[in-house]
Order: sequence, then structure tokens, then C-alpha cells
Amino acid sequence: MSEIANKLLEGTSKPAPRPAMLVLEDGAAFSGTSCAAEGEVYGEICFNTSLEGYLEVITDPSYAGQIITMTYPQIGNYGVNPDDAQAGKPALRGLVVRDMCATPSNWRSAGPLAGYLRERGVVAVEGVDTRALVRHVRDCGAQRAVLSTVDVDEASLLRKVRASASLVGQNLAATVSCAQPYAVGVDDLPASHAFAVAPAAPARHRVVAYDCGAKRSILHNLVRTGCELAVVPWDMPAEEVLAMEPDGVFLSNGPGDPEAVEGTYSQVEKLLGRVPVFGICLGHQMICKAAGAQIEKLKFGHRGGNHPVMNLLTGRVEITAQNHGFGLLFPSLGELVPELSGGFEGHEDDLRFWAREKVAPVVTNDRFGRIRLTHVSLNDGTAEGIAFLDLPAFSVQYHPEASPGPTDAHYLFTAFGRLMDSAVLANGGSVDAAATAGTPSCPSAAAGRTKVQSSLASGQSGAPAAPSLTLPDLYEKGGYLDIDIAADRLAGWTFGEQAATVAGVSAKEQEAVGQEGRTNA
Ligand SMILES: NC(=O)CC[C@H](N)C(=O)O
Repeated sequence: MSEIANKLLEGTSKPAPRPAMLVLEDGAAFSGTSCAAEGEVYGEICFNTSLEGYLEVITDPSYAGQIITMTYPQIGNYGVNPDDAQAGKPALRGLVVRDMCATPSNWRSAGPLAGYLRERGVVAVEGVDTRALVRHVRDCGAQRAVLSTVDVDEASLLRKVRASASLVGQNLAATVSCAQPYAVGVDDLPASHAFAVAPAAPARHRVVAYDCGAKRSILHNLVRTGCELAVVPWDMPAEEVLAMEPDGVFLSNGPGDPEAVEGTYSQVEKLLGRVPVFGICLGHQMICKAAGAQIEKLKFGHRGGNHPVMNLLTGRVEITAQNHGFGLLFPSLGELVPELSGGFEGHEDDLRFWAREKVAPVVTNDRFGRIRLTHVSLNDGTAEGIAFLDLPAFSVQYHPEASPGPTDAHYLFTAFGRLMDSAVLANGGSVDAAATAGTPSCPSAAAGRTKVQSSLASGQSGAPAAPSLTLPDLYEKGGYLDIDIAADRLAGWTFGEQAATVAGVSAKEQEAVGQEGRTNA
């Protein structure tokens, strides 16, 4: 064989395969070969349908306690760039793929995924018929699973998985939260991402972020839209948070069963109405729990990068990134208010009813007054977002930071800034209109915590037009959520980012692509 053929063979060959076995608690078994660390791990089997972004998925702390199946057939083909990791180390229990690529090719890659997983002790299997596995989970539901490279006897694994602990009832957020508070600001944004995003807006809000297993990209998006963050542990007492005098409180994503995270939602109960609050995913569930709502376990969860969600306030559909296995039962928040719900008196189980009627229904909650359903999943009619009408708080079940996924919902970070401004308005202060658009083109005069006196007219400084900001619009009618999603997304992300990343062009070439492609500069 020629030297080049030998080299190719060497580069693309995998070490002699060691068998691995995945067994679900209902007895379904899937064999494959080990492709990372050796061992035996237990967790809830779930699947993610994202076409790219496997490192972000693998390092998302919300996957603690779970074994993830990637439906995209080849994983690892663009290697690993540690700057894209969402946490210091992966929290998932195990990984299932069809094919683990041994020869990544990407100018940003620091090495192959298999090596990254092996070094961090993550057990992974390849060669599994992931289509059959995912169909099985869709039909039979989420369940306990065991993945082993040390015992491949089906009967023995079945016995062991049936004796293993369920994810339900476990407080996993406590296992991935930070031990001590820490700050995140502009200097913490990864330099290697600068090619893909516009510069951060000047810091103008101080925000306390509860870390229940926060993805870094969520914190980075908050910083980019003008927040200075004090990140605190999952159970920080509300009194201590309020003593820090924040402009707003953010509640992060996180793993496991929300019912078990009482240490957070019992604090949220004391924060709602005292300070503007924004929650994402587990953070949304914490707000719902604080309002006394019931949370259901979904049959197989939503995990992927193309979930359509309708914003009921604007009628616009966002393509969203999602990762959750539990969800709010909207009717459990309270009785409908017919005069604010298009005249309808009864609750509907399938919330797509409201999308068809073009109505954002409102309930009366025993604890916190009126709450509106703002977002609905068009895939299965479950709740995807709520906003409080009598106090400044809103939350979404899905992931506006994407990472990975489309950036349609980036406007929610901008909305949080506007909500914090609305609280200032409510207290008789004033805000700068360009700053409320949350774009990088904010004049530096808006920096710092001094609210600059100016007109509240829209469209200043070349920013995407902010609607005329009046209190009822911002606070009660949810005007802060009514943002042109295309303009806002482009304000945060240069137009050529996606294409240039895929093409693997240099940062310099990228700049040129970005500038040509931008429509709102
Ligand atoms: N990404 C998240 O925050 C997940 C929330 C919660 N653990 C769920 O599965 O529903």
C-alpha cells in the first residue's frame, strides 16, 4: 500500500472495539461498541435531535442524571473547542451515538470528541441503531437505563437497572450549582466567540443569577445585553439577594425534577413582586412552582434545535432550542379571566387552541394575581412561557440562548432589560429609549446605573425600533416582549456567522462576510 493510503488508514481506523450494552428498564436492549471511557452508568434515557452543537449538549449541566442519545448519525466530526463548553465538565451520565467520528476536521478544533470524553470519564457507546432506540423511547416513554462496557449480559443489566434510582424526586440542581458566588462581566466573554457576535452592550443592569446548573452561554447572553452578573448558589436566601440591591434576578436552567428544588422556588416566592425576575427552563419551572402550579413529567421530553413555539402576544413563530423533560400544567396556575382571554371561560388541555384563536389567555393566581400564557409549543400544545401582569416577571421553558440552535428567541434577553427598565418607570424613574432596545449601538451615556433622562420615542441611534414605551405596554400588556425578532437576532449575531463557521474561514475573512451580510448596521 502507498504511504498516503497507510496514513489514511491509520488516521481513520478505530481501536479494536470493546462491546458495550444499553438496557432500558422495560427490557429493551441495544448493543454497540465502547467509544470513550470504560465503565457502567445509570440514568434516564433521552434523545436530542440537534444537527450540530454536540459539545454544548454534552456539557449542558441540565443533562445531569441522563444518558443522551444523539439522533444525528455522526457525532464528533468537527472535534471539540473548549470555548464552546457550557460548563467546566460534562454532567451527563452517558452518551449514545450511531457513529463517533475519529477524524475531526475543523479550524477551531482542539482535538477529537472521543478523547475529550475519555479524559473526563464519560462512558459512550457507538454503533447503536439510534433510530430504533429513539422510536422505542417515543413509543414507550422516558425511563431508567444502564450503559455498560464492563458487563454486557442483558439479564444482569436488566436486574441492575430495575434496582437503580429514578431521576424523579432527586435534587440534581444542587449537584451542579456553584459552591460560592462569583461575578460574570464583559471580560469573561470568550475571545474566540468575538468573530461571531457583535460587541457587548454597555453594562447598565446589575443582576443576581441563581445558578441551578447555568449554561455559560445564558450568562454570556445576559452580559452581552447589558447585565453585570453576580452568580449565586441555587439556594441563596432571598433576603441576601435583595440585600445586594439588584436591578433584576435571573433563574437559570438546571437538571432533574423541579419538585425537588424547593430550596430555589421557596426563595423565588419571596422575590416575586420585589424585583424583576426572568427564568429559563428550570428557572421557568421555579417561577411556576413559586406560584403554586403543578408540573407534569412529559412522556419523552423536548430536546433539540428546531421546536416551533408561538409567541401568543405577537402571533410570531420562533424556531427554538429546547431541553426539558418536565413542563407547566397551565390550568393549574388559576381560573381563566374571560375578559382578558378572548371571552373564553374554560381551560383547554391542548394549548394550541390559543394559538388558533390568536388569544394569550390570562388566569388569576391565588398568590401573584394575573398571569398570562405567552408562548405555546406548536409540536404538542404544552406551555412554553408565561408573564405576570401585576408584577415584573416572565419566563420561558425553552432556550433563547440556543447553544446550540437558532437565535430567533434572543429577543428575550433584550426583553429582560426592558422589564428592568419598566420597573424603574414604575418607580417614577426614566430610561433611555435606545438603551431599552438592548443593542450594541447603545450610546455610552447609557452605561452605568444612572438612568438617562430622554424621550421614550423609538428608533434612536440606528437601533432596531423600540415601540413607544408606556407603562401599561411594558408591564401589563407585556409590550417588553413585543420585539422584532429578526432585527434583534441580527443585533446580537452577525449575519455571516453560521455560513462562515461551516465554511471554516478565518476570523478576518469572517469579519468581511459579517459586515457585508449585516442588514441593520
Ligand atoms: N434545561 C433545563 O433547565 C431542564 C429543566 C428540567 N430539569 C426538565 O427537565 O424539565
